[in-house]
Amino acid sequence: MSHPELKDAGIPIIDISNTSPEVAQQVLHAASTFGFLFIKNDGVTIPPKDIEDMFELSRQFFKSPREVKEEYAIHLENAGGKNKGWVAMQGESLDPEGQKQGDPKEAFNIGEPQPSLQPLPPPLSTSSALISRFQTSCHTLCTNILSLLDIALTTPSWFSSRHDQSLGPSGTIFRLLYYPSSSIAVSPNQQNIRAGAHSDYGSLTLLFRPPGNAGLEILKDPDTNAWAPVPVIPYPEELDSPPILVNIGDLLSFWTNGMLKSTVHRVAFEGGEERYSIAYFCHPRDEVELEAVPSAVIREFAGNMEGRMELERQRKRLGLEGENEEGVVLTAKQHLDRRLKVTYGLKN
Ligand SMILES: O=C(O)CCC(=O)C(=O)O
Ligand SMILES: [Fe+2]
Repeated sequence: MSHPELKDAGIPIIDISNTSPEVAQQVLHAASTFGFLFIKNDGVTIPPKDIEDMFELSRQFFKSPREVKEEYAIHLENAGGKNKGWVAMQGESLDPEGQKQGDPKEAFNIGEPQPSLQPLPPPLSTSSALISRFQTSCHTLCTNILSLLDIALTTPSWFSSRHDQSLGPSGTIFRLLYYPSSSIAVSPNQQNIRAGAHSDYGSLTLLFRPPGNAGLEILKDPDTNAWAPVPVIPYPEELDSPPILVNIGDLLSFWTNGMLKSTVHRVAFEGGEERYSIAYFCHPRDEVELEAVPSAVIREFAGNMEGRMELERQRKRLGLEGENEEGVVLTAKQHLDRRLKVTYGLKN
């Protein structure tokens, strides 16, 4: 089978500073065509200086001694409990069926800052103000995007209210990622992959990568296995600062009967230098039910063949393909727990 490499994923940059119906349609179009979109950084919602400072903090943290990181290992009570804390090299598999070993990367997961930020190791602990400010900024941007989707899908406040963190806890995770240089990470039986092929579990993901930091690829065509790179700065001459990459996750795809695409992506080696990225995985509140969305736009889409096939794929990803699961409505928390079990090989 051939594995064509496309030059560029062709993901559009959208300026959402004006929340008109036209802009909402642009967001819906990109989300349902690519499953990814770039948002022009307005310089205010997520200040570029905070992005730079977060990367500097992340570099310092991952350089700290292993013993310091181990005390805050993922899922430990000391690190804030399930899905919070430090993930060691090869500590998780994003593509458990396609990979023999875990991903050659480290990560640190931070839950939402309310009612209070989880316990953090140094140097993260001395920058808690920057971290919580960054989380809040990311959440504001996610809410703005969800509100635009509400406009385009004629579902006033439906998506945005389900992500209102003032109403209860959610599985939202702010994650620092570090991929060591490939001379350390590559082993002979490992494919040149830094993060295995996967789709994101939540509603929306915001992705930050420093300029020049290549490696992210999206699956353009599952039939031919064609991957396309996602540039960090698509049209450099037109922008003051890199745009923010947004990835539609499995829940938005499920909720919209597959109209919004939760596109499979991976991180490939690309030169092999060390690599840092930061992700904000936005999830709905824990008790939100994954039920049908009252939208005529979605109902119309669900009737066509493409919609039915996409929904089938989504049910499979959510582990709902079994006969006993027909008609079962999961809560966001139940769904996330199922996905984490597979990623980390947890027993319960
Ligand atoms: O590091 C990246 O650029 C992407 C990572 C990713 O897709 C993820 O952690 O879900
Ligand atoms: Fe991802």
